[in-house]
Amino acid sequence: MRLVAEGLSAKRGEDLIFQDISFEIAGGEALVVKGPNGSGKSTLLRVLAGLLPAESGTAKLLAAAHPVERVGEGAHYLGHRNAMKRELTVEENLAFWKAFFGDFAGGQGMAVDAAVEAVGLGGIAHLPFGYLSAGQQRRMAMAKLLVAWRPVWILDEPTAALDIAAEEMFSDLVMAHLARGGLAIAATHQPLGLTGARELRMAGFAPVDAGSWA
Ligand SMILES: Nc1ncnc2c1ncn2[C@@H]1O[C@H](COP(=O)(O)OP(=O)(O)OP(=O)(O)O)[C@@H](O)[C@H]1O
Repeated sequence: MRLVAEGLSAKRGEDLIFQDISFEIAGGEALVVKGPNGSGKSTLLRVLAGLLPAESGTAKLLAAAHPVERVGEGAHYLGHRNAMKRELTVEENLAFWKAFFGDFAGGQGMAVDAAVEAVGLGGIAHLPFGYLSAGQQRRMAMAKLLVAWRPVWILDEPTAALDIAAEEMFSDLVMAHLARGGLAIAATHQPLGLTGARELRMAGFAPVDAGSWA
């Protein structure tokens, strides 16, 4: 499986935020998107996830087993917000997402209780999501990635509000995802501990070509 982005440009409002971004990553690989505040990292991730239209260019998911897909079809997007209902329990939230997403071809999501254990929060899944601390809420949002299989994980500042143990836990989860043949694209200011990850450096309004990512 490969994710191929070619000549991506995007606007916010009337402003062109970036142009000519091209990259390619394969199953088992991670791409870390770096750059100063406002350089367009979140915008790029939202374009890849299909949440914002690209001004030009394409991003495709190519797999031998099935036809070309829009990246968003095969992706989980973890944004700045956790996308959980505060009044529902953790279990109810995760069960909703599991049923809503279903599994993408080629994999199977974890059971809700296994996902809760995997993020180290067994024992509090009966609580309303709104009762959890900020870091616990973020961990639960990560469990959302586990309950339904998506080959691509698109992660925007995934470790904000996490303690060091949770950062390590998350890096292990991403590495396990890559080991299953998944792909990950993460925008972050913090080191994520993703051994061997490639880097895309956003410079604000400037073309980014193959020479700028490694
Ligand atoms: N809805 C919008 N309308 C107009 N401009 C916007 C909108 N949303 C974001 N922008 C602008 O787009 C630019 C890129 O924002 P973006 O959130 O992608 O940056 P970022 O690199 O993720 O920043 P940070 O590191 O602070 O999270 C910024 O200059 C921002 O002000």
